[in-house]
Amino acid sequence: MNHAITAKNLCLWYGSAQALKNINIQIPENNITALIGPSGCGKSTFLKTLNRMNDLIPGVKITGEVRYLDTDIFAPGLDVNALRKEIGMVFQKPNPFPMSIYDNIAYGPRTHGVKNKAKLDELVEQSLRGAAIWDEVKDRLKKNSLGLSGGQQQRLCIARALAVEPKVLLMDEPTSALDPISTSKIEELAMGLKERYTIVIVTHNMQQAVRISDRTAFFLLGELIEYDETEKLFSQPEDQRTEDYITGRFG
Ligand SMILES: Nc1ncnc2c1ncn2[C@@H]1O[C@H](COP(=O)(O)OP(=O)(O)OP(=O)(O)O)[C@@H](O)[C@H]1O
Repeated sequence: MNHAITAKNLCLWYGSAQALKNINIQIPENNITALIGPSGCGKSTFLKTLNRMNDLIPGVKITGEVRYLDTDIFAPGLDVNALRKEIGMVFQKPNPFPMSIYDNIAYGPRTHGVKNKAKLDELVEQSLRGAAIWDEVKDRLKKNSLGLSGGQQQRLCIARALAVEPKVLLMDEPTSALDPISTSKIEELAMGLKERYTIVIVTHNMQQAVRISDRTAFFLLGELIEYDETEKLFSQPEDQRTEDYITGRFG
C-alpha cells in the first residue's frame, strides 16, 4: 500500500504551548482517514500542518518531518502553492467566494494559468459532477453562490477544491454546520471520492468516523494515542484512553 502522507516525530508549538507531540503516522492513498479526539487535542492543527496552513502563524515552531509522497513539505524553497494544489482543503463552515457558482470553481484553475474557456467549462462541469451538485446548479451557474443552501455551499466548496485536481483532500469537520440530509450527502460523496483521492477528515462525530473511514487516528492532548483500522479501533481499542473516549467517558 502506498502512503500519501508520512509524519515522523512531528511536533508543533504555538509559542510555548505544545499542540502536537511527536506524531508518527502513515496515511494510505485512496483511503479515508478520520481524526478524532476531544476539543483542543490538536486534530485541526495536525490537518493544517499537512498543507502548510499554520507555519506562518507568528510564534509557531515545527520540528520533525512530514512527507507528501516523496516530497519533504518543509524543504527550504518548497513551492507552497504547488503543494496546496496537490493537497486541497475544505473547512468547517462553507466558505464560497461571493461570486458566481461558475467563478468559484474556475477561480483555482485560472490562478494556475488555465485561460481557455472550453477547458474551464469542462473543469467546472467535471468538478461540480465530482462533488455531486451539478444537477442542482447546472441551470444557475452564473448566479451568486451565496444563494445556495448551506449543504449545497459545502458541496460547492468541495467542487472548488477538486477543480485544481488535487490528490489529497483535507476536510476539517465538513459537516458540523449541516443538517442530517446534507451531512449524509457529504458522507456519500466522500466515500465515492476516495476512489480517486486520499481523504483526511476531522470529525467530532464518531458514528461518522465509523460510517465512512477506513482508518481512524485518536488524538489526546497533542499526542496520537492510537491509529488503526476503523473497525478495529472502535471494536477492540488497545489503549484504555481510546476506549474511554469512544465509549463516551470523556470528551
Ligand atoms: N492559532 C493558534 N494560536 C495559539 N494556539 C492555538 C492556535 N490554534 C490552536 N491553538 C491551540 O492548540 C491546541 C490544539 O488546537 P486544535 O484546534 O488543533 O484542536 P482540535 O482538536 O482541532 O480542537 P477542536 O475539536 O475544538 O477543533 C489547543 O490548545 C488550541 O487552543
